[in-house]
Amino acid sequence: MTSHRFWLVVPAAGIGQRMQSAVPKQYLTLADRFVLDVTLSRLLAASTWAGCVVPLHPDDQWWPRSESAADSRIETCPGGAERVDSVMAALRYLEGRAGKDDWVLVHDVARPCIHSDDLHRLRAELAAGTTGGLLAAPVSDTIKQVVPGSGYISGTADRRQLWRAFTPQMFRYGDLLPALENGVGKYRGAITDESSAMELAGWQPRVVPGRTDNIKITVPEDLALAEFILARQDAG
Ligand SMILES: Nc1ccn([C@@H]2O[C@H](COP(=O)(O)OP(=O)(O)OP(=O)(O)O)[C@@H](O)[C@H]2O)c(=O)n1
Ligand SMILES: C[C@](O)(CO)[C@H](O)COP(=O)(O)O
Repeated sequence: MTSHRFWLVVPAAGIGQRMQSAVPKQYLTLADRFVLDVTLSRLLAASTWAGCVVPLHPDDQWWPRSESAADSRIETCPGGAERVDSVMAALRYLEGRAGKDDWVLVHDVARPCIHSDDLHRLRAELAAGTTGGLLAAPVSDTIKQVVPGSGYISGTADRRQLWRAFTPQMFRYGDLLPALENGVGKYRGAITDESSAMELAGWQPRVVPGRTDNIKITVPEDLALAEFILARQDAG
């Protein structure tokens, strides 16, 4: 049986509005390195890849100053209006190169704390099957439903069935691109990750329990937290 290859897609075409920074968050720094360089270097060092595609914002002026721009293993393509568009652009960029049964791992560039152990476990557990899945962790807070715009609670979710979805999310190339294309055609707003498109297409992705420090840098306080997490991880 031929062993299928693993491709990496790292969406990096966002503008980081919630970060309230003039600089897109992937180009803020962690210990004097771009967030983008930390994420990409950790992913590429952790495992072997058939290729790595990074969708960038068309107006990205920082990429040429990154360490990653000099890394021949990394290719870029223009991203899209939303995360899902950027991921589809990267998958289309791989058309003719990625086989339909090759695995694609999609990882947010804004998640620099990805740990190699999690990556290895995700690849090992999911490559043994066909449905794919993602790193995730059970919700540990009580989750409230709130009436939009009111601040008043309308209910409490049963958190026993709730997990936080992280990235990488790992699916077969030939399954993922059509699921995303069909998903955005019918339910664009509901496609906030690759798994949601696969679920809408009738697949039943698996969660692979992962570290809760695989945070996504989203709001200003996340940057210092990411720096702390990385320092702790590097200290062993
Ligand atoms: N059009 C977009 C929007 C987002 N992303 C990427 O998708 C990941 C997760 O998105 P998010 O955290 O929402 O990033 P932003 O869209 O930049 O943040 P915001 O929503 O605050 O603007 C990020 O790595 C981001 O760069 C992308 O490639 N293309
Ligand atoms: C893909 C993701 O990181 C999984 O939790 C999340 O859906 C991205 O959401 P964002 O609003 O695009 O950051």
